[in-house]
Amino acid sequence: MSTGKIGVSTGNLFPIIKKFLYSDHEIFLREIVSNAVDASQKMKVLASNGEFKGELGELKVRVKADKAAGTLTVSDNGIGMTQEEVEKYINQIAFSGAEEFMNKYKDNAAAIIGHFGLGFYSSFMVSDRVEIVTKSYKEGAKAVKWSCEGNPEYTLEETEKAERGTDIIMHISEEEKDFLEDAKVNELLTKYCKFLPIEIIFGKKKEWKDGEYKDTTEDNVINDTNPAWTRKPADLTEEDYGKFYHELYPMAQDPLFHIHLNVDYPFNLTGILYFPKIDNKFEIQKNKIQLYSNQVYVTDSVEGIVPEYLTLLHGVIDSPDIPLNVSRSYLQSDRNVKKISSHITKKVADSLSDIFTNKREDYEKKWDDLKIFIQYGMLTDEKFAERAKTIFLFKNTEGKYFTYEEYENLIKANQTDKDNKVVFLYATDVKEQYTYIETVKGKGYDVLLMDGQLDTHFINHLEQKNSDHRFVRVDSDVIDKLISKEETKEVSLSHEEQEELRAVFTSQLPKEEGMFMVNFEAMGENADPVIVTRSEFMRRMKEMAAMNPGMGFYGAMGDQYTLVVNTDHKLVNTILENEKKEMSARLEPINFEIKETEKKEAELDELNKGKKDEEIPQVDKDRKSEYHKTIADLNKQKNSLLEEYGKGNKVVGQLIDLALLANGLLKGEALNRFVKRSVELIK
Ligand SMILES: Nc1ncnc2c1ncn2[C@@H]1O[C@H](COP(=O)(O)OP(=O)(O)OP(=O)(O)O)[C@@H](O)[C@H]1O
Repeated sequence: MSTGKIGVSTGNLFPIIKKFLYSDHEIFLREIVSNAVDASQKMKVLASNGEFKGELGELKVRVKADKAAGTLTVSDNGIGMTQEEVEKYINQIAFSGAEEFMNKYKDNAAAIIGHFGLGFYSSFMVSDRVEIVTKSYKEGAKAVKWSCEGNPEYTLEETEKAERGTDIIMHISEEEKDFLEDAKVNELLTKYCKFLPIEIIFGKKKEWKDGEYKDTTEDNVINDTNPAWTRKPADLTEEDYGKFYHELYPMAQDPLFHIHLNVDYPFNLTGILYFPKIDNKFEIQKNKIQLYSNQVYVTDSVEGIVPEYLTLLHGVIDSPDIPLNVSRSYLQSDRNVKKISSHITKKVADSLSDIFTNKREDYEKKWDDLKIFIQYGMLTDEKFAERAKTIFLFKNTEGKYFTYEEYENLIKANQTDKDNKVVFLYATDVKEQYTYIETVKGKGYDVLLMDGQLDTHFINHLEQKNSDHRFVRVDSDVIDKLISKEETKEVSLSHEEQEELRAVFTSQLPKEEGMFMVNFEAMGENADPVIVTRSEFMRRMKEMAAMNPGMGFYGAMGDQYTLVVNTDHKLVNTILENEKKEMSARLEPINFEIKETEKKEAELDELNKGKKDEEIPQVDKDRKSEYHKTIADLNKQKNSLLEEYGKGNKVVGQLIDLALLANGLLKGEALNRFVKRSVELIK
């Protein structure tokens, strides 16, 4: 037996390992198991190149938790180590100038451990003592046992071991006892070792028998040693891809598409990405892309490694160039990792183009689910936007799909306005905006359906890219102004008549549904008498504010609508005429008095024309403000007369409610009132 000191000034090493890796101490199991896998694979290589001629046996790694003994053991029948090798690889930690190095990097122990073969020593994060019992494959090699208690002293002695290979026996410390629980070990192995290339066995498969789970005689194999991404695409069927997806995410729905990544230059990268089917809203996914390094699980927080929009995808990326055991920020700044990211973007866009070109029908079928990913990508990644431009699809209210270019060609002739802008009309809800859609269709226009979560943003994005394109929702204006082609017809009502009608209509607007303005348009005899519109700009601002807390100002504003009265419509003219008949006797004296007062005010102004404020006599100033007050009072009187009249006017009420109904704004009490009044009118 020999005793000695470990060949780095490891007085520094153990505390660093314990302290800096503490938050991630569970990775020790990954390190120890991967070493066992490496040793097994080396054995395979030696056998295949003829350096080893003996019995290879079954190369498997076994993990055992012994609660009574307090040990967790990882055994392999890989190449094992001779005494010299233990001295060399375990005792003299595999780099020179270690002490200096450790001092320099002591704040980033995780990076050192990954890079300089300290993987084995991570077992000391959870153990009071670690033993290695190992026997080399080399002929005549004697088995040795190494033992160390997490300080620089160790013992090394000859021992008995029947089989070739290595046992790593970890005496788990009191505070880490959790790692002796079957469930815990199973969880960790499943997380880190699920796709290692050598079988990992943990206990026996269990079966339900006589009211409890009992061990069978069959080994419980943790991993799939030959996962789909390591195989050639040509050897895989659609079903294989589907099966693998569910291996990764047992609860998820079938994905839309997969993309098999396979790069060997300028870096090594394999993997399979899936476009998942997202059911309801734009929810944050709990299933994430998993990152592997040579089939060893590294992490599933891939932010900064793959472009942001791809973090919504599912699947696996495996690259030996992705360093194990390093911090997030280290990964993000790593040059290899950056190259990987831009390559993935290119590959994803190319694959989508392929599917689009070769299987357009299938692509269209899946488009509704795919759309949000493409939009998100285009909104957040310039390069992707450029590549995806030709595969983005618009869907119209009839359910037909078009590329941007196809759609522009379809509508250009008919939907270009007088400023030479192509106007893309859209609806966000076919049922709710039915009347508006029908109206514009009646004019031969086409309507897009933009009912996606990101559509408002996306429309802004498209308009910024292309200043000759304008997007307008069908209910945002009267039809002639949605796409204005020539100067619109002047309204024939006088200013006074407009004021009077406005008061009559205002009297019956529902205060609770937001702010309403009343406007007049000459829309033609056959258009509806009254419609409700909502400004494109204001609506978009509010929608954006809802998604972006920084725009709280718009979010806090009430909804604003315009009630547009069609002055060409017969009913509207009848209302005006009736109003004049019934009201003019009462309005006449008020109007007369307003005119008289205005006249007096004008005379007074004439008198003081050209004078500076201080030269105007105080009496005149007082008189002027008195006139103002009188006019305001008279107008008030007039309006309340009109409103009183308007409120009693069932036709006005009915017209307004019909317009609100067509816009989906008639609800609750207002709807009830509408129904009652309709019945009355029928009677
Ligand atoms: N189960 C094992 N069988 C044979 N040799 C082993 C075994 N475990 C460790 N070794 C030897 O000990 C060396 C040091 O192991 P350690 O885990 O510290 O570093 P590494 O495996 O070289 O690097 P890393 O684990 O960071 O990838 C290994 O390179 C290997 O030579």
